[in-house]
Amino acid sequence: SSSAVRVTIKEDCKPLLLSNEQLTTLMNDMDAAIRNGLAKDTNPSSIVKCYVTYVQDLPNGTERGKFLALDLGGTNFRVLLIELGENNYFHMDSEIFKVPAHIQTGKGTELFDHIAKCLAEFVKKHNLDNKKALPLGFTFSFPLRQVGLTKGYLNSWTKGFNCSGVVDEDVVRLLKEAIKRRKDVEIDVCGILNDTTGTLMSCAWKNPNTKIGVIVGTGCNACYVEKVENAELFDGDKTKPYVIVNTEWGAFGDDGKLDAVRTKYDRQIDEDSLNPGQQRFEKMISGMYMGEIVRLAIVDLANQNKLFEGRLSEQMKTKGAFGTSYVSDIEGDKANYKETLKVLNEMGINDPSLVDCANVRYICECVSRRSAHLVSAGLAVLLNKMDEKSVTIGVDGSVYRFHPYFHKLMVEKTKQLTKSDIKFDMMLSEDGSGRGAALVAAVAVRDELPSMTNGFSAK
Ligand SMILES: Nc1ncnc2c1ncn2[C@@H]1O[C@H](COP(=O)(O)OP(=O)(O)O)[C@@H](O)[C@H]1O
Repeated sequence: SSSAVRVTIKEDCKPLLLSNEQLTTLMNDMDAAIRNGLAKDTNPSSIVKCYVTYVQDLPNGTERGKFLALDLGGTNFRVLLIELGENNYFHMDSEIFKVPAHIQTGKGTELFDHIAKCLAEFVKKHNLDNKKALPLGFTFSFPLRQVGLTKGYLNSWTKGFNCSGVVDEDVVRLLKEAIKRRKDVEIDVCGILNDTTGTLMSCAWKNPNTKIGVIVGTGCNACYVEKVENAELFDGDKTKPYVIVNTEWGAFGDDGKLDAVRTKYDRQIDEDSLNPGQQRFEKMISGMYMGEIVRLAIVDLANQNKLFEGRLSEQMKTKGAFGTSYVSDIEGDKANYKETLKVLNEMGINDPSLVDCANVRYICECVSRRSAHLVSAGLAVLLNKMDEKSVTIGVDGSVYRFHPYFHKLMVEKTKQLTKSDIKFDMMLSEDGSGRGAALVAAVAVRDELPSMTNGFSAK
């Protein structure tokens, strides 16, 4: 029980606890940053970019047919075939392809040739009738400046990718050209989107009330349904009332707005990262960093003789060695610290005391609770700004999915921070990046060709 946690550890962890007052201050700043991102004059200097997606129509359940999807920018590169039918019928075949390291950091044309090759292999293997062009949705989870549903310029590479000749280029054009070079498949690229939009779309297909999509996985980001009149940079169909805005809120705080709540561990994480000074909100939240924050706290406290009688292992001193899944394991312990002992043993800490276990668990709780509360603050900003009386929030990502209390923590805190007349619920969006891409393609086909809503058929 938490009574076993040493008083001094509680004292040391205090900077990790955020009061509602602190969260409210943060919300005001986030709200201002989002408004800056939306407005034409302030967008260029805004930290939160609020990219307009050009996705204006949510699925309405009448989408039918088979659609291809590409998913690049998560943990894996995947090609998918998705079939939508009557009564929420959904079927998906997918294949994971490797993107070798030399391609991840090589020439852009080689990356897109590789993607087109995987696509062609997949189409052949699945015997798809390719007499008419196959509709495809492309989930491309990197910051993208879109000027249309099928036109978007890469702002910068992230997550280990760095191919030449792609930044500031239209990614859809690069994909189409690579497909053309092969001459063996006919593909109609119907839309490009990121994983948050995919998450929103895939939830909306089941639940039309979905108006926010959020990811807590390797990174953290959110998108929401905004009024067209508020998205000043939107240059599409202004007769339609709404458009999805991809906030890219992970960059919140890069101008110093989070400095009051960042701890010494957060500063160290940032300094030691591949992108110092960037994505500071994300670095306090997502799976790529949460375990490392816990590890830094453990090392710091052990060095002060407050844990393990001051003894540390090489493993525990190794950057990145404490994965975020350990946080879930430790907090999922039912009794007797069985999982905690297992994790600590795997980390090379032998014979920790039960007080050590209680303390390590307490550190994990502080870090994961803070993460959930920061996401909640962001969601409350969006809910209050939209001011819709009832909203479903689609959530994806391994942190939300596997952490034992993340959902509960998020619901609780979001409720406290949201106007009292707004009702919301949160649901897991399974495989938003795959399904969502197909749904964007399906909706585009549905709207453009009302007489031909069937996509294409398999032999
Ligand atoms: N059981 C778990 N509990 C919490 N976080 C996890 C767990 N398993 C994996 N993660 C974290 O989730 C991140 C991967 O997120 P995921 O949603 O699977 O993929 P991506 O965001 O790349 O599409 C990694 O940073 C990993 O540390």
